[in-house]
Amino acid sequence: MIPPAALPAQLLPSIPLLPYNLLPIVPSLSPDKHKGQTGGKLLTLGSSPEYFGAGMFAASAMLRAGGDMAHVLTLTEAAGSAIRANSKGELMVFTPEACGQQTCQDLLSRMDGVCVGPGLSRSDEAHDFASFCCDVIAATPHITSIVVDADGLFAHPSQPRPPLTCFQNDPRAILTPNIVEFRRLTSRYCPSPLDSPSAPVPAAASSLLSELGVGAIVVKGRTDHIVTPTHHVECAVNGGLKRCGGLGDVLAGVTCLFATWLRSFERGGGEGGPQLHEVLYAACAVARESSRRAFVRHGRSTSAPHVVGEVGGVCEELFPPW
Ligand SMILES: NC(=O)C1=CN([C@@H]2O[C@H](COP(=O)(O)OP(=O)(O)OC[C@H]3O[C@@H](n4cnc5c(N)ncnc54)[C@H](OP(=O)(O)O)[C@@H]3O)[C@@H](O)[C@H]2O)[C@@H](O)CC1
Ligand SMILES: Nc1ncnc2c1ncn2[C@@H]1O[C@H](COP(=O)(O)OP(=O)(O)OP(=O)(O)O)[C@@H](O)[C@H]1O
Repeated sequence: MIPPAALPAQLLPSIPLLPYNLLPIVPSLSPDKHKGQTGGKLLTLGSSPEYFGAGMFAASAMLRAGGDMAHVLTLTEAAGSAIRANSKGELMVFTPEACGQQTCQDLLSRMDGVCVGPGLSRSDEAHDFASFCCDVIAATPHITSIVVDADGLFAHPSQPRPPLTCFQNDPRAILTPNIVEFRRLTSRYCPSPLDSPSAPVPAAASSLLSELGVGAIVVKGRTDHIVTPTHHVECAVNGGLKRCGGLGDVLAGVTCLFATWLRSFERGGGEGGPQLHEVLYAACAVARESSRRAFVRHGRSTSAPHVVGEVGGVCEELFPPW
């Protein structure tokens, strides 16, 4: 643990962490509600034997930030078994191998929010399965938010129908690319000169947003750029100094949860709540503050599970449980 007095400015907590009021959309906790009714039913579609951790981190982050039920849907039993063995039973894990395609389809149609892509891999088999699931997701109005991240964003010209195309012109979709994924997407979908690697991120992200017709794009990096059809905001809250793998998965999970809360509030007729860009800013701020706290505690040994472990404490301070 780095003693507080020794922290350099770039590791101090950002105060306030949130310039926006998220409380109107945070579900109230009550003994009258049953499971799924407070934090929501969430699912991550992804993970593969090589990258099983990614889907697990996203799903765990959903749960730690306040979700009620977090599922992982993954193609192979090899990945599913690895997640079951490593998640202390807090995640519900489904695979078509173990439970059949129909059960997977039924499961998807009961979700409130889904995150597509962490650890999915780019194999043809994984993408075929993801495309089948994304068709179900796209056709299920009950699902209010769809985060597309990592390999869910991969759209090679040789692929006839990458998963992302299921969500074109779907305002529920929120893309969370890292800078490499973002440049790949702009070079495929944006008109030049915005497809150039040196094009400014906000302008290129706005162009990508309208080309794809999605609800928002969050471009991650030293500064996160959040772009919706009406707003562009930047989140530069201090994070940790170690860029271990899995931090983007944490952000994807928290983003999916907060966007689901916003949509549930709006569908319930709520008024005076935050706007989408403010909710996405909150997700970035929570992910970055969690990585800062993990780094202050663990320094160079910080890894993604440490960051997941901080998410609950950060959210508890922002949204007290009563
Ligand atoms: N524990 C797990 O299971 C985890 C699994 N994960 C899963 O791994 C899968 C592949 O993801 P990926 O990002 O490594 O692959 P891809 O986009 O091909 O990158 C290729 C090359 O681009 C660069 N590069 C990458 N990111 C960059 C950045 N932010 N800023 C700058 N450069 C960057 C870098 O190039 P290099 O530095 O090596 O030259 C990299 O080698 C995906 O499913 C993901 O979810 C992760 O979630 C982590 C935890
Ligand atoms: N220089 C930085 N300073 C602070 N936070 C950062 C920095 N770069 C990235 N982040 C944060 O780290 C998280 C992951 O961003 P990154 O660009 O590494 O995504 P990723 O490559 O998709 O991650 P993953 O390893 O999960 O695949 C985001 O929350 C982002 O805000």
